[in-house]
Formats: sequence, C-alpha cells, structure tokens
Amino acid sequence: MSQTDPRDRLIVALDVPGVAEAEALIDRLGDAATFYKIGYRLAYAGGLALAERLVARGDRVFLDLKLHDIGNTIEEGVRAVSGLGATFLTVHAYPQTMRAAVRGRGNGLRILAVTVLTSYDDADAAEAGYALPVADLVAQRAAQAAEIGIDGLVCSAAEAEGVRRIVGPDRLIVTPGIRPAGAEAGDQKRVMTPGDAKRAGIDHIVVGRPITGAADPRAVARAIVAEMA
Ligand SMILES: O=C(O)c1cc(=O)[nH]c(=O)n1[C@@H]1O[C@H](COP(=O)(O)O)[C@@H](O)[C@H]1O
Repeated sequence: MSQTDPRDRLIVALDVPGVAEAEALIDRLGDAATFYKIGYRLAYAGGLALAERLVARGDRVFLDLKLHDIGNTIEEGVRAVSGLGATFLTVHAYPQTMRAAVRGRGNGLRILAVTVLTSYDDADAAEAGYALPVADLVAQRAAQAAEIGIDGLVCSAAEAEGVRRIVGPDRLIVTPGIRPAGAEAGDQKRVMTPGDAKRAGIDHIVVGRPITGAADPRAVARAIVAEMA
C-alpha cells in the first residue's frame, strides 16, 4: 500500500477477549483496515501467533506491550519481540527503558515510546507524583526519546503539533484517544476527532471501542478513514 493511502493512517485496536473474536472483527472490517494493534489482553490469549499470521498475509501489526523494566530485561525482551515481524512495539518513555529498547530492536521493528497515557489529565499526573502538567511532561519525554533515537511517540493528538516541533519530521507520531464527533470518551481524557488529529500532523491514529463496539465496524472504520482523507 502506498504511503498516501488514507487507510494506512488507521490502526484498529483489537481489544477483544480472544483470537476468535479478533479474527471475526478482522473479517468484518475487510479491506477497510490493514493495520492492527494487539495489546497484552489479546497477546496473553494467543495474540502473538495471530500477529505472525497477520504479518504473513501482508497486514501490519502494532504490538502494544508497553514494556518497562530494567535495561537488560528490556533489551533482551525487545530482541525476542523483534523476531515476530511486527511493525511497532511500545515501551514507556523512561530514558533507561528507551535506551535499552533501541539496543534490542531489530528486523525492522520500530519502537514507539508512550509519553503520557491519554487517560491522564494534570490531576492524574499529580496523583502519580509528577510535578509537571501533562503537556510539559509529554514535551520532556518527546525530547528525550528523540535524543535517544526512538522511532516514534505515542501521545494525544492534542499534543501532536508541539511534539512535531520537538522531534522533527522523521519520527512517527501515533495518537490514541481518538473519538469521532459524538462518540463516548469512556476513560479517555485527552481526545480528538480523526480529522483534527490529521490536521495536527499525526502519522497514525489508534481506534478501539468506537470500532470494536460498533454495530457496523466496517462502516465506522471507513468513515474514520474518510475523515482523514
Ligand atoms: O499505547 C497505546 O496504544 C495507548 C496509549 C495511550 O496513551 N492511550 C491509549 O488509549 N492507548 C491504547 O489505545 C487504545 C485506545 O482504545 P479506545 O479508547 O477504545 O479507542 C487502547 O488499546 C489503549 O490501550
């Protein structure tokens, strides 16, 4: 698929209980999606084998394992994940963790650093012990990630323009917390619509419940892609 195909921007989060449900959703989406995110709920239920099958049939896979550990464990863990053929892997944006992930990556795997979860606002960051407002913490972590050589950042689309100024044109910006107008935010606190995210300069959006919970997931996915065209 060409870089300019708008479908390429949409990553569908396969946040479902098991492989059977994931495969049913993928079937219903048909050619509306080509890029899937497998988080640890599905990874612990057969999702890694599904990831390899999707890669083998030409789809792209984002393994959202959000790794964070001592450097040696991260480096060897990322090296092991590199064998699966995924396109993206997440780690938390802590400097030791990011440096170790860069040392361990191989086989074309690109490391995305999760800056501040999109379910956090300033009060949640303060509760977790951070003195900085979320926007400042995202900016600090984006700068560290770029310095370390991380391939891309996960943040809210609300921070995308600022992050782009910090990391430049070559690093990827991937944004969950996406809600089409009128959709339920659920536990997401920093949300934007697909169209606003595109205008903010993101590379990919991640969408879960607005698609997985839809009566017609394919129609919703197509509408989201059309909004970003
Ligand atoms: O790393 C992620 O993908 C992620 C980071 C973040 O800050 N916020 C966030 O929501 N996510 C993931 O993106 C998906 C969003 O799902 P929905 O809120 O259902 O669209 C979930 O699978 C989350 O685990």
